[in-house]
Amino acid sequence: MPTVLVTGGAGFIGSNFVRHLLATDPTVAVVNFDALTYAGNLANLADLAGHPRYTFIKGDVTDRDHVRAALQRGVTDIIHFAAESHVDRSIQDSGPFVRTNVIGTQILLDAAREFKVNKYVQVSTDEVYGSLGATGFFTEETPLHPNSPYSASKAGADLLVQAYQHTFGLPAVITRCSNNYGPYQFPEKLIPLFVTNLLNDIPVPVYGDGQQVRDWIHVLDHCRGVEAAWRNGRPGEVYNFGGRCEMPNLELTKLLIRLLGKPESLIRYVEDRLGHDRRYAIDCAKAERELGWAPQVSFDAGLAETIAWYQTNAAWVATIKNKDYMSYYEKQYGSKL
Ligand SMILES: Cc1cn([C@H]2C[C@H](O)[C@@H](COP(=O)(O)OP(=O)(O)O[C@H]3O[C@H](C)C(=O)[C@H](O)[C@H]3O)O2)c(=O)[nH]c1=O
Repeated sequence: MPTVLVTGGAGFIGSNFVRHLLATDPTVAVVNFDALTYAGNLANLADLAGHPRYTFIKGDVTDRDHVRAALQRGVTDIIHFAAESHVDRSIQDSGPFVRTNVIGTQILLDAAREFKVNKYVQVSTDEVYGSLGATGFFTEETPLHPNSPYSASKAGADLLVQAYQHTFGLPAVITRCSNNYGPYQFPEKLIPLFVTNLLNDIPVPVYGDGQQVRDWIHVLDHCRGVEAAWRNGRPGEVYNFGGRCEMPNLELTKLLIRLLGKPESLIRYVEDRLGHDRRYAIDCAKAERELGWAPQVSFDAGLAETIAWYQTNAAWVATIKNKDYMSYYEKQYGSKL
């Protein structure tokens, strides 16, 4: 039985991936290795408690001995989601990003070599390519030009993966995806933050002029892409994934306000993010051609379902938007809201 070590499986994308894989493939076992940092949450996988093919280990990818012990459980493959992921936090303090994203990846790569895994998948981001002007798309050939401490740490990790593949023949692939949305996303990211604020008539902070463009993809389309890259991706290759749904932040904000029946007076224009990337847009032709992958969830349907999920799961939100969270939030936005 393939036994996949999924790192970061208690986070947003990781937990959606674990659930997806176990539900769609009865021949696979999952070992979820997650440090349960502020963004990791076992409640995201409460429905898997007692699942016969699922094991959880609380562990940090920067802990070499613990990683090695986890691999000794018959792990055949590694899919590496665990990362510090929030750009604003990386601007406040880049240390955890370098530790987890760069050093954690190096430790995992060493373990992948030692235990001779069949496939290693590095889950990365389109932010490693930097920022686009009004036209053009990132392809897998676009040179890396990370602009934030977060994206620099992810680019560093990607380069290590490529070096291990080239030097040691590690069977590794890299996936790079655009902005995800969907259930279980930590409410510091734009969509869950704005939805959960608006539901409670709390203002929403739009950075700068709000004309920055992001390409939105439903998390399950991303999960299907990572799975396809794991099964059929060629070692040494990079695969881009995106939702073919570019939208300026302000337009998205107004759409959320409309869908929730709230007034636009809840918009607050706040100071721009330092070094804010203007536009991400991603070309996924290679994944479509080589992996037979294509996004399946329309933005309209995905967003409606996502909003409904946050409405239904108010208790999940309330345990996160607690005192600790609010002190981060106030530090971030101060009296601007
Ligand atoms: C939280 C927040 C964000 N924004 C703006 C900043 C961005 O232009 C856009 C989305 O921001 P968010 O922080 O949700 O996501 P990105 O900075 O684009 O990065 C995200 O998508 C990539 C692919 C990853 O790899 C990151 O891990 C992931 O966090 O909305 C605001 O205007 N106000 C806010 O309060």
